[in-house]
Amino acid sequence: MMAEAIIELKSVERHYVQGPRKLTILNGADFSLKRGEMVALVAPSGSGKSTLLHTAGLLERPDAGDVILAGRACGRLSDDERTSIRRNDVGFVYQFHHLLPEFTALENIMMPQLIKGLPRKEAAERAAQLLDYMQIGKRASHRPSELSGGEQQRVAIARAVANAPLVLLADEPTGNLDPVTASYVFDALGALVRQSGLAALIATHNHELAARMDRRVTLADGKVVPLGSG
Ligand SMILES: Nc1ncnc2c1ncn2[C@@H]1O[C@H](COP(=O)(O)OP(=O)(O)OP(=O)(O)O)[C@@H](O)[C@H]1O
Repeated sequence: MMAEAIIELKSVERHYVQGPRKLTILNGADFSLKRGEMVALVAPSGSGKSTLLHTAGLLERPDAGDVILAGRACGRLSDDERTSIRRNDVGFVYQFHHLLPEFTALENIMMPQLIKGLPRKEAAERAAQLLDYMQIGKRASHRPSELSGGEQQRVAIARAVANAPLVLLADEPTGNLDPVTASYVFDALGALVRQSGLAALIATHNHELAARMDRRVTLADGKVVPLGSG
């Protein structure tokens, strides 16, 4: 049985206008992710990875085509509607953690839930659970500056999934870590994706990590195409 796509990009176009020039970054990009699927996006710098992730995550609007999230066409929704869908259904992880420095690990993970309006107690319980799941339960009361790079990224990942999104989009989530730490953080991320039935698109330059995902894609002439096989 074919699993249903959680997110679909259909003939997506993205252009930037720079003075007299029009740069075409995505040019009829088609792509979809199923529940529980982890896909690596491996493409050279400047090829449009961030543009693809931001468009898929409803941070940027496609100039043509559409982004379908859980069956809902989102490309032409208002900014407010897209913000609301993004808050509930999309999690982002970046190369640098962007954790709030004055808050503890636990509080950082609680934040998106509090913004969504969940009661403090519930948010704290979920945050503690996620910290345990990421195997850093003992670091709950540490501030970001009191955590290692790998621990900071684990907190950032936990924060990204705190509101149980449908899709996780990650831009070089282990790019700032040494290879051994990167591998451990990736293991934790993978376990979380499989356990929660999320769908994840992970941009990475790390071929070893890419090889451990379900599929690998790249960008060529503004389209998403499979990268090798196996
Ligand atoms: N707001 C913008 N205005 C004009 N050009 C832009 C804008 N944003 C991105 N670009 C250009 O679009 C191209 C793709 O950018 P993007 O950030 O998506 O690439 P990337 O593959 O993520 O690169 P990297 O791996 O270096 O982050 C680049 O050539 C970039 O210069």
